[in-house]
Amino acid sequence: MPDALRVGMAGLGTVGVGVLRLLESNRDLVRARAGRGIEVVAVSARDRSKDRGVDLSRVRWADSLAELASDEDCDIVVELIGGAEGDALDLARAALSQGRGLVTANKALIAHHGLEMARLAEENAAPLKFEAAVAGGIPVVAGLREGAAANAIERIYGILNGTSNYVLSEMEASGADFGDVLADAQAMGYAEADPAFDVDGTDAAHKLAILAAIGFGSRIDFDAVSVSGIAEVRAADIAHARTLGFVIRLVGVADCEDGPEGARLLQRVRPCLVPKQHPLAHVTGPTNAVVAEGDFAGRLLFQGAGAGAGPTASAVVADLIDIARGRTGHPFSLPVDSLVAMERADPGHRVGRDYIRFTVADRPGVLAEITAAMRDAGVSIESLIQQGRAQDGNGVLVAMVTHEGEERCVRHALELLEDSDSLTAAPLVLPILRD
Ligand SMILES: NC(=O)C1=CN([C@@H]2O[C@H](COP(=O)(O)OP(=O)(O)OC[C@H]3O[C@@H](n4cnc5c(N)ncnc54)[C@H](OP(=O)(O)O)[C@@H]3O)[C@@H](O)[C@H]2O)C=CC1
Ligand SMILES: N[C@@H](CCO)C(=O)O
Repeated sequence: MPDALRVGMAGLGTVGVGVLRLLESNRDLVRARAGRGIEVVAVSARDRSKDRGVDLSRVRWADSLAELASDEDCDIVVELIGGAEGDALDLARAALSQGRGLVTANKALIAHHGLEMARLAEENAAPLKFEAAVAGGIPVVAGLREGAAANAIERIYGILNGTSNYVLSEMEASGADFGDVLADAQAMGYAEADPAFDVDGTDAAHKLAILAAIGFGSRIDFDAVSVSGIAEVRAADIAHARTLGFVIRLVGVADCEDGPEGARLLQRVRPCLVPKQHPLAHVTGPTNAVVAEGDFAGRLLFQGAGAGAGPTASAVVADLIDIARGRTGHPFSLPVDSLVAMERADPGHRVGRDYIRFTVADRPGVLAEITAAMRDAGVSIESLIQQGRAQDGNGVLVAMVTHEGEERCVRHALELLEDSDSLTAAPLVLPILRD
């Protein structure tokens, strides 16, 4: 049997320890599938004295990340620190430029610097893999890049953040408070070091940008993702959605549209109303699900645990097995110079339905004012709910669902209401996910 693949691992937190546990407990199986052993020979983290609940006695401790990156005993560096900049970025650059392969679970790093990383990997003939960066244990990077390689991908969408999905589905199931549920998600190791990234949609946006680049063979463009998170979603919205036959999920959507000036890409992460019969409506807790629509394969659904030590370790080790086997390939499905820079699509003419929630003053004529703005902007209302007073006593909630129409019309209606003193808070618009 060939020599073992020697790994230097940075980061011994939730995922790092998960990787060590998996390699220990599935040692023989991993060796058989990899065709050789996979040995962690060196590790690094911030605090050497911390008890991590795993045996590190046979592993060398690297005092610095630079030492790990240039360790001649390591074939591959596994980066499980996190963060788009700083130490993780320095480590990734140093490892790849010295010809050492890089496996990372760091979606922020790949979303912001993926093109540079892929170029460095190419220039130095070093493998670069990041299966764990998207949707934890789900093999969606490999699924898109290899399994669906024969298809033109038209649309990719899905639930890409386990923490926010856990929060929304727990609020829905038990009426629990946002803050309490988020604290549970943190305690279970799902959340990012800064959970704001989970809640505000940034983490899902990182993953969406990566999937779009792979699926559409485009240069990764994180700055083009428009993002809104779940913080504005109230228990009342969840209740309204239920009454109307929907659940609320944070969904990332990347759409490729052909136009006279070439293909354009629209990437958005937003809380959406998902029809109860849609597969994504049944995705609860930290589970993730990704749908990719291929021109020949049709709708492909990838679903599984999107966060947590075991599932994420499974994805990291799958990358190591691929590298051990010599299955590397192009990180974004094409050589870097073949990746196209796609123009951003204007969402204004997109046709869809929306849920709109207004918080309004409790006085006669307010509803007429809102519906007049809708009429003047060409927005047709399908259903409307007005229930009780807002919790803070500051107004009444009025929620409506629109008929299909162009997005720019809803935008225009809200502009017409912008200066109205009948609205006591900014309206919330949640799109309805189309099938
Ligand atoms: N948790 C999850 O479910 C998932 C996480 N990921 C990604 O995996 C990566 C790791 O996440 P996770 O394990 O949860 O994070 P943790 O916060 O649990 O662990 C981070 C580890 O990195 C070490 N570390 C942090 N900064 C430095 C530094 N400057 N130098 C050396 N070591 C450092 C920490 O050291 P010390 O312990 O000494 O403080 C710790 O061991 C992130 O990119 C995350 O986005 C991806 C998918 C799922
Ligand atoms: N914080 C991330 C971890 C997995 O990427 C999530 O909740 O989905």
